Amino acid sequence: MHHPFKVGFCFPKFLRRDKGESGTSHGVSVSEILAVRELDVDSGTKDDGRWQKMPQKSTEAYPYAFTVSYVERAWQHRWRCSDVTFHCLEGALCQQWVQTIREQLTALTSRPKHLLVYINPYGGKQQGERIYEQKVAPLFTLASISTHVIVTEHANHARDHLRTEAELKKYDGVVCVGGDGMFSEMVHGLVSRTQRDNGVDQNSPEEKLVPCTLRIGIIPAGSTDCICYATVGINDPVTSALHIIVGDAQAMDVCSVHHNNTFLRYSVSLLGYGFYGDVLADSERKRWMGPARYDFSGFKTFLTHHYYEGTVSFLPATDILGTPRDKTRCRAGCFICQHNGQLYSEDHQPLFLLPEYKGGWRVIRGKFLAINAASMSCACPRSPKGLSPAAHLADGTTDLILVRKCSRFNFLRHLLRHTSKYDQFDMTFVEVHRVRRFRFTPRYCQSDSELDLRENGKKLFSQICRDHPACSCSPAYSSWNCDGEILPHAAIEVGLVRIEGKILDENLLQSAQTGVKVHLPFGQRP
Ligand SMILES: CCCCCCCCCCCCC/C=C/[C@@H](O)[C@H](COP(=O)(O)O)NC(=O)CCCCC
Ligand SMILES: Nc1ncnc2c1ncn2[C@@H]1O[C@H](COP(=O)(O)OP(=O)(O)O)[C@@H](O)[C@H]1O
Ligand SMILES: [Ca+2]
Repeated sequence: MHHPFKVGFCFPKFLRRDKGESGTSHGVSVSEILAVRELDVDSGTKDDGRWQKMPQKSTEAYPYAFTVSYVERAWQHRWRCSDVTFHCLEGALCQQWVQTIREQLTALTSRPKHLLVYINPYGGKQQGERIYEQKVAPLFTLASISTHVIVTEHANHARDHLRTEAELKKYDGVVCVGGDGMFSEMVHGLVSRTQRDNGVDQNSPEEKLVPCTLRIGIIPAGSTDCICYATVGINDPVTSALHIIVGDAQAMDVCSVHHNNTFLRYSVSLLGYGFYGDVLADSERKRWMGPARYDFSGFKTFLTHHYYEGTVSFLPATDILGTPRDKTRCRAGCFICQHNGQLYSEDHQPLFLLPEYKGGWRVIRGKFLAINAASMSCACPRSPKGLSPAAHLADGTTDLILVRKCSRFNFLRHLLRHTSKYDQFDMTFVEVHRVRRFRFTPRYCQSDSELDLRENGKKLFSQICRDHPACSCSPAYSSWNCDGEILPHAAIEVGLVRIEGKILDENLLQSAQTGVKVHLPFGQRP
């Protein structure tokens, strides 16, 4: 269908022959054209060498032709590259069309021309290189995008290369082929580089960061692929490559995680203590199992049924549009994200400036099976609606989900609801808050020696139940699962990253997107 609001081409004077139709018109929006090339009808080849068999009669009648490759929307958010070939009588007219389309494509400034690509060969089912070579590289070539490809040799290779060596000026964007861990490496590399270049200290939780100018594209080749799935709606390498080519972009919230005023990490999807921390810690030792390690460790962790004691303090986001219990979902062109989550008064003042909206910190003590902060829905193939289905990609908040100690049966009901239409928050032992900041303090302080042991990945004997050292009840600490990376510190402070130029009031925490942009918005583009 031709979209009424988009500049597009209709080809009524041409004879379309690719599907045996004659005299039909075909509308393609310029923003969704990937490439155009002239067809050498006489020799039966296109200029990229691919064959197209033409009936003799039509080549005589219509000796000139060109082919347009464009985005075709398939099922369930999937995009495909389709070709349509147009034939006509006059060579000059044909060339005019090709030239005009090329000019229109060149004028699309949001499209990348040069990309830096990092492939994690060990992510997911270890298919990253094959996926890139077979499914993605041909599309980038078709769209005349030049690439510099680096296959990583060790963990943090991409992060360190981005932080110190990469000549970022040469590129319009960086692309990672891998899972959430690889995306996290991109974010850390780019954000750190930008702050270092601008003299900003990441260790201060209150420091305003300078936004990154480069976008990050994700080609899913990991185990959970939650960041890709939650932004695009599917974890499909071809769909992601096409979104990158057409220059789609989506801003994302980024949380910074600190411990004692020391910066630990950024998080864009899940920060999970208890269940998801324990699943990750156990699954890291079973990487050889591939993505199935999460099912194995998930089941094992469910059976152990450990709970953790501590205090959660949080600053509710009282001045925003939307709640975690909304039935609406964050999609491309989301109204809430366009306004950075901000609610305005009738005279267009941001509500958080009004006294009645100045919320205070809340404190909850207890025994928790899980403490999760979802800065986006965290939808993934295991849970298509995600940990917090109504969370927004770029509203400056994170959804804090507290699952208190309950029976195994009830916890299983809660987990299973992530995979069905039922509300996982509608349970007496679960609460969810949309927050700007939060802190967690475990009931027992972690000693430095315990932290050292955890950081070095050694098994901890001291973490077994402090009250009853001889029993097998819950350990004193879990770890944090930070976008799939383990954080050994139990006590953390988390806040939405603040971006220079987006702060509305110096004295109040008004969070904003980091300026980290991923390609690929979810659903139909506006
Ligand atoms: C008994 C039925 C249990 C069903 C539970 C379903 C709930 C699944 C929610 C999953 C949320 C995932 C949030 C994303 C986390 C990723 O960042 C992280 C790393 O991903 P990757 O780098 O691609 O490997 N993945 C995980 O922590 C896996 C969690 C799986 C839990 C079963
Ligand atoms: N060449 C490499 N060898 C080993 N580990 C790597 C390599 N490149 C990246 N990594 C690390 O692999 C981890 C998992 O990567 P990811 O792409 O998220 O896959 P998965 O989704 O399977 O966890 C990340 O922590 C990343 O830092
Ligand atoms: Ca958010």
